[in-house]
Amino acid sequence: MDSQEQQAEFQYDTGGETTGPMAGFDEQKAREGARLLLEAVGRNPDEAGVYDTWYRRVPAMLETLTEGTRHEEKPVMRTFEAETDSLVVKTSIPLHSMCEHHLLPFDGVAHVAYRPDEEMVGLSKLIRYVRWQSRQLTTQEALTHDIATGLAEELNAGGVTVEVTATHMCEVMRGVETATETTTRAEAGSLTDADREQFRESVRRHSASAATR
Ligand SMILES: Nc1nc2c(ncn2[C@@H]2O[C@H](COP(=O)(O)OP(=O)(O)OP(=O)(O)O)[C@@H](O)[C@H]2O)c(=O)[nH]1
Ligand SMILES: [Zn+2]
Repeated sequence: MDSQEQQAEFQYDTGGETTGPMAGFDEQKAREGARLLLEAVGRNPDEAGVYDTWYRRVPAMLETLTEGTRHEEKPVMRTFEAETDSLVVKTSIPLHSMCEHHLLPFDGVAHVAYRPDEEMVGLSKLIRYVRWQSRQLTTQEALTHDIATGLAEELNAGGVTVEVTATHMCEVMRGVETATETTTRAEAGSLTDADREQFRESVRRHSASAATR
């Protein structure tokens, strides 16, 4: 099949709407891909039940779940003058991301700590930042690293440490078909042994109290 024939196969009725590419996200390609995937699994993409799936829902879902690759979607990390230089620890931030190997979700929690230098950030921004970074196709290791280095830069922090524990649907629903937890850690900037111990203690205390809930 030559490339012209291949292109012809991608044509379909757009209902008269203009579908120009969005900044950093190609809606047209997402539609073509989703349509082809339906065909690959033996579904007729023009059936009423799945027409909107490839035409609207999957592209919109992908646009949302890749927000973390677009800087303009980053939450505003408003900072204010630091009132402490000791570690700020936030435990059990919900985390939902997508593995770049199988395009399936991995879900879990992130524990995040930073030592302010001259600036502090609103606590909710730590949650928003983890959510934003998670919205990309990635690996758990790379995501953990990205959260640590990204936060260190955003907050001009003395140091940042991040621990992520997650379960990968690609290991649960297919492949080894086993549900396990994976834990990854990353650090950026400079932390003292006392900072690390305080972080570990907070995570331990949090996990112990979560287990009795
Ligand atoms: N290191 C790492 N591996 C991951 C992550 N998400 C999924 N994987 C692994 O990616 C690997 C892909 O392995 P491959 O052998 O290339 O692909 P596969 O044949 O689908 O592998 P199986 O999952 O073992 O069936 C699997 O071992 C997954 O467990 C992640 O975030 N980090
Ligand atoms: Zn995977």
